[in-house]
Amino acid sequence: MIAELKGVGKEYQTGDQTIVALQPTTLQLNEGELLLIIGPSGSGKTTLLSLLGCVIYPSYGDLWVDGQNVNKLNQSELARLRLNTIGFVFQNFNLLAPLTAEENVIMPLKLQGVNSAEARARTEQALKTVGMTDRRRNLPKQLSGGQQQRIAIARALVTNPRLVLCDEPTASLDKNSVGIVMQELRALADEGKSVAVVTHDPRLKQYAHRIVEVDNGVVNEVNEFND
Ligand SMILES: Nc1ncnc2c1ncn2[C@@H]1O[C@H](COP(=O)(O)OP(=O)(O)OP(=O)(O)O)[C@@H](O)[C@H]1O
Repeated sequence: MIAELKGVGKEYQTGDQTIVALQPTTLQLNEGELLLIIGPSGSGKTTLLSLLGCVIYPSYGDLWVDGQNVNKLNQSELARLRLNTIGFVFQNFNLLAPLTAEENVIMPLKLQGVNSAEARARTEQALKTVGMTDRRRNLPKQLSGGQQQRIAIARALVTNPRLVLCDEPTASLDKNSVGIVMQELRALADEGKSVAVVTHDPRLKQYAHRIVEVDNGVVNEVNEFND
């Protein structure tokens, strides 16, 4: 198991209002599975993903990621946990525009202080995994949306994270690229990583090992894969 929520809830205070973003939730995320997180807008999907990503603290309950009790970590310990354990993939790729594809991919290894020969070898391998070796010297703007997302996946992978978290990774892609990107994410899960994907798109269900639906802050396992 890579992550576990035990009665975890999240509330936000805005002025005198309390917004319940996530009701008490108990959920496990295992190695070797792609978990799809679906549900309507504002239901709490991103909140759930942000908790798994150690980006926010639970309001209550216990959250464990990679064997560590997130509740007890301070901000810099959380940052280290994110850098070493988690890869993030976003809807808008979040690549750095002035850097080439390979410079974007190598960035997390530089942050980790990995020596440059090893960093170059691992970058090469990550680019190969996503089939983008031949475009390594291109700037993001010279790549299609699908290609940029594959570079973003390579960047998420290069640190060999146990957990890969994706927020609407296919939302700005055409149909063909959706398939390519999802097959890559599925392959990562099949190789033993945990992959969690937030989406509005019911077509992604075919790539999931497991699906949970978030509705009004309540998380439920979905056993029926068809609409
Ligand atoms: N920082 C915040 N401060 C106050 N309220 C917040 C904050 N972040 C999220 N919320 C509220 O928590 C609820 C859940 O939001 P969340 O972003 O998790 O939903 P979502 O399912 O990801 O939505 P979408 O699909 O539209 O991205 C919403 O009512 C939202 O307005």
